[in-house]
Amino acid sequence: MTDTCIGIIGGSGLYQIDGLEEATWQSVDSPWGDASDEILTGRLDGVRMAFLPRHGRGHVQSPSSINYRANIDSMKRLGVTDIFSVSACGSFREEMAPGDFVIVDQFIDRTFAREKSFFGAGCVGHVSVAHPTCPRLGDAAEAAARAAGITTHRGGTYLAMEGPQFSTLAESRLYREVWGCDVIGMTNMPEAKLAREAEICYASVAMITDYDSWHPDHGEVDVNDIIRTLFGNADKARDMVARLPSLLGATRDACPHGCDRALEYAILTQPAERDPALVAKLDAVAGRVLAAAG
Ligand SMILES: CSC[C@H]1O[C@H](OP(=O)(O)O)[C@H](O)[C@@H]1O
Ligand SMILES: Nc1ncnc2[nH]cnc12
Repeated sequence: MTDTCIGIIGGSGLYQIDGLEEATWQSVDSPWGDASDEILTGRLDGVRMAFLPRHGRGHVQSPSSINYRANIDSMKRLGVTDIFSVSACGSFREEMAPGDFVIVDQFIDRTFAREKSFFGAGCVGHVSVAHPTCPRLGDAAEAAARAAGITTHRGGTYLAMEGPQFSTLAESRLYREVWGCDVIGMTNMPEAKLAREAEICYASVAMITDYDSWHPDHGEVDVNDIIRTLFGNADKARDMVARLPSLLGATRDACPHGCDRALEYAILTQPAERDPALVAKLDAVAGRVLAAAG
């Protein structure tokens, strides 16, 4: 048994959460650079919580300028065991309507201008992301969202695009009709991959704000419409988040899906050949396995 620490990464429209006891904005020193903002830590129903606004307070980071490695590393340094990512998304499905939440379970990663791994030359590591989200956290997110009265869809494929421009009509149709994607956003990759490398369970909750540009009755996606939907969504998201601690509890067993042991056989570089500088930067993310190797 270890202590649970729930990390919330808040996307567009979700820049703070309410009701934390002992709430403090903490700055975390990370060897991977600056996180998007300080992290709000505290307790909710006796469970440790850590909230990070993905774009920073005041929405200063774009999807491509976010330092995803620093964000995940900082959460790991604070002891976060379970991350719920909450994101504004476009929908490719009529029935996944603006205002609904989708518990995402798969991704197609079309991003290309981001650092995507903690590993590299001098310490090569390969983790599986065949199942990039944790079903245990998916269960909690679904239960919390339904209890908050939110129309919730379980399961969906998230197309991660680079942005910042929205998709062309041809891209929107390709993702929907040919690739079978359900929602689209700009931030959950490489976030989900990095959480797996850091052995943190990860769930993604898509708050639907629009129908992207494919829907014949809705015209093209527009930030004004998105913002309007976002305000309602953010209140729902805060209600959902408030219900998570009592569902997960203050202590946890090992993840039944193995998310917290993802690095067990991942690192290929022989101990004698490892770059000491990179190994030092990996102290939080991979310290569990690197320290054991000596
Ligand atoms: C506000 S429209 C586009 C913007 O919203 C999403 O952000 P997040 O995933 O952090 O909620 C999308 O990915 C874009 O960054
Ligand atoms: N249609 C869309 N495409 C990409 N990111 C989004 N975030 C919210 N709506 C989006």
